[in-house]
Amino acid sequence: MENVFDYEDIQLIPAKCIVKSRSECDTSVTFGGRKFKLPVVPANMQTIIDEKIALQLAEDGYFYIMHRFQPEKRIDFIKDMQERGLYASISVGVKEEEYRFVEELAEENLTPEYITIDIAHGHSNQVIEMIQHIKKHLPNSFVIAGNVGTPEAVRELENAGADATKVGIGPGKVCITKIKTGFGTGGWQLAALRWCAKAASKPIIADGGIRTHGDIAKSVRFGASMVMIGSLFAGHEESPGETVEKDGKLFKEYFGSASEFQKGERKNVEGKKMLVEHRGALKDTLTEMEQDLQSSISYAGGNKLDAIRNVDYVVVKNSIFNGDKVY
Ligand SMILES: NC(=O)C1=CN([C@@H]2O[C@H](COP(=O)(O)OP(=O)(O)OC[C@H]3O[C@@H](n4cnc5c(N)ncnc54)[C@H](OP(=O)(O)O)[C@@H]3O)[C@@H](O)[C@H]2O)C=CC1
Ligand SMILES: Nc1nc2c(ncn2[C@@H]2O[C@H](COP(=O)(O)O)[C@@H](O)[C@H]2O)c(=O)[nH]1
Repeated sequence: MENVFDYEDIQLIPAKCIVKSRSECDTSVTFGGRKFKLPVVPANMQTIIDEKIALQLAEDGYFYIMHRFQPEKRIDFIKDMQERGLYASISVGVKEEEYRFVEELAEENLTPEYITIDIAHGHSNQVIEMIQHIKKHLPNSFVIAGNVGTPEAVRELENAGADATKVGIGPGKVCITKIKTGFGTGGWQLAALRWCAKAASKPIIADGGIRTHGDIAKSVRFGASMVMIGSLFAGHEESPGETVEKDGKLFKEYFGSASEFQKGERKNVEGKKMLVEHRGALKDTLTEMEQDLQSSISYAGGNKLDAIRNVDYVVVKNSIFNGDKVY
């Protein structure tokens, strides 16, 4: 690896503006054959998304990925979304029962439009076998596989049949993988994204470490087709996390999918719980993200998202923790 940097170390360099108003800039992206308003997807975590938010996002033209932590609800969820004429986008793991679940979907003639294999260490035979199993039984589902942090992993999962890969091991706000194991892309997620994107022949989702709306544009610049975000989506009225009042201020709970709170036991814990400030309605954040990204596109000197992919940049400094604390 030559240059190592993270989001906070990069500034994109403006190019001559070609629009009269930022409202002329189009932030939409095509992913898995569908067009979405933003290259952004809320993280498939239990304190970030539930059935109600998934429905709202799909109806309003955004991409979503439902989490996999209430497995018994998935079949009804797929049916409900598809009966409403919407796409179904679910997550699976790699344990034995998940193989049976995929077969059950095929037997019931239920094809989710998107299936995400959601595993901490996605560069593994377990994930490769699950990709192949899904492709065998549900060949028309768009398969997103992850998470990974190297070009070798991206190529191997693509060769196994993945339609997109998800990049990010340990950069998340509630992640402690980088500290507990010493491994991951924490502190250099943006450089890892660039490294992986150069090897990829299919779309990449940048996952974790987004702290500001400008980080979305930086992810697109360094090769992401989609950007998965947890913490920035955790504090909304609709967010499934518990609302907590402290010193007269409202907060929302946000916990890691590998935290003790999610797992119900203290075993292989690689996530923590935190409180994030309450920040109003989800639709307002999505609107602000869209406006900020429209502005990014105008600074890139274009009127479409692709304009950002070619801009110049400078590295301004380096910091391994990306503003995070352990507890
Ligand atoms: N993006 C990230 O940086 C990270 C994300 N997470 C999130 O936490 C959730 C739980 O993830 P995960 O523990 O993978 O899911 P599971 O608990 O479903 O584990 C999946 C399987 O992979 C095995 N496994 C897990 N980690 C490793 C590893 N490092 N090496 C070898 N085998 C492993 C597990 O066995 P066993 O448990 O017995 O080892 C199990 O058989 C997911 O939602 C994931 O996205 C977790 C950590 C990092
Ligand atoms: N290492 C861990 N990573 C986790 C855990 N739960 C979720 N995640 C990852 O974080 C991102 C969200 O990151 P954010 O910076 O936007 O908040 C999420 O999509 C997962 O990939 C966990 O317990 N441990």
